[in-house]
Amino acid sequence: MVILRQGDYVWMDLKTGREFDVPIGAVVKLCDSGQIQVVDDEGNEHWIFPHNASHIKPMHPTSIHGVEDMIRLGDLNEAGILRNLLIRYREHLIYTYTGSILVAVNPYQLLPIYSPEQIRLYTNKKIGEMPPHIFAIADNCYYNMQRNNRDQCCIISGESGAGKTESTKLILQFLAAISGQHSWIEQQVLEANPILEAFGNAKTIRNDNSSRFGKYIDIHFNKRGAIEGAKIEQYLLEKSRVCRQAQDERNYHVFYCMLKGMTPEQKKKLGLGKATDYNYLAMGNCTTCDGRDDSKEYANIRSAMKVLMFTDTENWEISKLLAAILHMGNLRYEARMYDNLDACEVVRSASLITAASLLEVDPQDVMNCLTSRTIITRGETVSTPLSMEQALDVRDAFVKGIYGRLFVWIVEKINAAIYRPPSHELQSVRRSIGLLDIFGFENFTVNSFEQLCINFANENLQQFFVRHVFKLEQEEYNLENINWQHIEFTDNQDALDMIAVKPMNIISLIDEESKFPKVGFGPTVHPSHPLCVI
Ligand SMILES: Nc1ncnc2c1ncn2[C@@H]1O[C@H](COP(=O)(O)OP(=O)(O)OP(=O)(O)O)[C@@H](O)[C@H]1O
Repeated sequence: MVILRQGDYVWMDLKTGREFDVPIGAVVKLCDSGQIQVVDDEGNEHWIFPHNASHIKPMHPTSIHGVEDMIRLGDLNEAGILRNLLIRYREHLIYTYTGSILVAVNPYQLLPIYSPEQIRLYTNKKIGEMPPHIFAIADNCYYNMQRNNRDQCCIISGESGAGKTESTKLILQFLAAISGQHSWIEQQVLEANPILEAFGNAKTIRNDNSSRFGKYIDIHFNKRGAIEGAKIEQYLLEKSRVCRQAQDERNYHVFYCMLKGMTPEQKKKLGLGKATDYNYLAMGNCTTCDGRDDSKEYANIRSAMKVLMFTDTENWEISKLLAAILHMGNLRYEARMYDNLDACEVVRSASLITAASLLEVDPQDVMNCLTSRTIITRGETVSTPLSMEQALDVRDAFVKGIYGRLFVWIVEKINAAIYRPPSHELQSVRRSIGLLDIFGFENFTVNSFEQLCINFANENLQQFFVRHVFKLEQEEYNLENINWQHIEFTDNQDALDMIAVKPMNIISLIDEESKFPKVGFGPTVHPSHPLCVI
C-alpha cells in the first residue's frame, strides 16, 4: 500500500513491453476518492487503487525538477537519467553533465546559446561554475592544455543525427574565439569543414547532413595558446553511396550543389544537366533536401576552397572528375554471347564520349576496360569478357575508386594548407586538442556492410568509454584500497572480439567468403545509444 498526496511525484512501471521499456515519471493530481489519479510525463492519465499499486514507487526529490549533474541523482538508473534529460530538454536545457562527461540532446532548432557573449561567459571558468554547456567542455580542454602543458582530446559519440558534427564545430568555434587571434590560419581551419561536409556528408533518412566518414581533427596551439595549425585524419568514407542510395537518401552533397550552383557555361563544358538526369543521383528518389539550399552551398564550398588554397585549375579538375562519375553512371550496356560466354558491350553514347573526354582517355579504351578482364601471366596477356552484371560491378568499383581517391586527395590538400610540421624547437612547446567525430550508430530496415563497419567503429568507441568510466576507475580504486561498491555495467568487449579479434572473427570470415564469386550477406547490428556524449 502506498500513501500518496496530491502533488507527490512517483515512478510508474507501465510494463508496456516496448523495446525501451522503463518506468515513467508521474505526478499525483487527485486523491480524495477511493482511487488516485496520476498524470505521467507524457500527459496520460492513470487511475490507481492505493492497495494495489506495486507498480508505483516514490520519486527521489532530485528527480522531481532535475539536476545539472546526473551523478547527483538519487534515482540513478535508466528511468532517472531519461527523465532528467527530458525535463531539462523541455526547458531548452539541452546540456547535462554526468561527472566529466557532457550529454547533449539535439534541440533541432537554433537556440540563442552560442553567441559571442556566451563564449565570453564560459571562458576561463571551472566546470560546474556555469550551467552545463559544450563551451564549458571546450574551455576546460583549453585550460588543462595550457595549465598542465598536456595534449587534450574530446571524444564525441552518439547515434546518427545526435549532433556530433555540430558539437565538433561548436568546440572548434569556441577554441578559435578564445585563442583570440582572428588569424588566417584560424579561418582556414574553420573553413575546412564546409569542404569536408560537401564531399563526405549526405542526406540519409536519419540526418539531412549525415557524415559518411570519420574524422579526427588535431588543433595545434603555440606557446601563447594561439591556433597555429591543425591536421585532419579521415577514416572509412562510405564509397558505396557514390553508386547507390537507399530510398529517400541522397548521394554526397557536392554533386547536387554543383548542378545547382554552376553557371550554364560551366555545365555545358561538362555536359551536365539536372540531378534527376543521373542514375547515380536519383536512385533514392530524392534529389532535393528541405532546408538545404544547394546553390548557396555551392558558393560556400567554392569560397572555402579558395581559403584552403585550391587553385582554379584544381577546382576544375575536381569538377571534371565529379561530372565524369555522373556520366559513367548513365552508361548503357547490352548483353552479348561470345564463344558461349556471357559478355556485354557498352553502348556508344554521349555519356560514354563525355565521360571518356573528362577522364582524358580514349572512349574505346574505357569500353574495353569496363567489359573485359585482363590477366597477365608469364608475359602473356589473357583477356576474358565480363557478363553484364560483372561489368556493372566493375564500372561501380571504378567510380568508387575515383571518388575515394579524390576524397583522400582533398583532405591532403586541406592539410597542406593548415598543417605545419613542428620544427625541433617547436616540438617541445606545441600543444594540441584533438576532436574525434565519427559517423554515428545506425540501424535501418536493411543493414549492409557499411552499417557493420560504422557500428563496429562506434562499439569500439563505446568500449573506450566503458574502459575509462568503469574498468580503469575501478582498478584505481582497488590499487588505492578505496572502499567501493561494484557497479554493474554492460561490457561490449565480447561482441567486439567476435567481430574482429584475431585470428578467427566475423570480419575474417567475410573476407574469406568474399574471395568467392557471388557471395552476399546482410548483418544487422542494433544500436542503442540515443544521445550525443562528449
Ligand atoms: N546544438 C545544436 N543546435 C541546433 N541544431 C542542432 C544541434 N546539434 C544538431 N543539430 C541539428 O541536427 C542535425 C544533425 O546533427 P549532426 O549532423 O551534428 O549529427 P551527427 O551526430 O554528426 O550525425 P551523423 O552520425 O549522421 O553524422 C544538424 O544538421 C542540425 O540541424
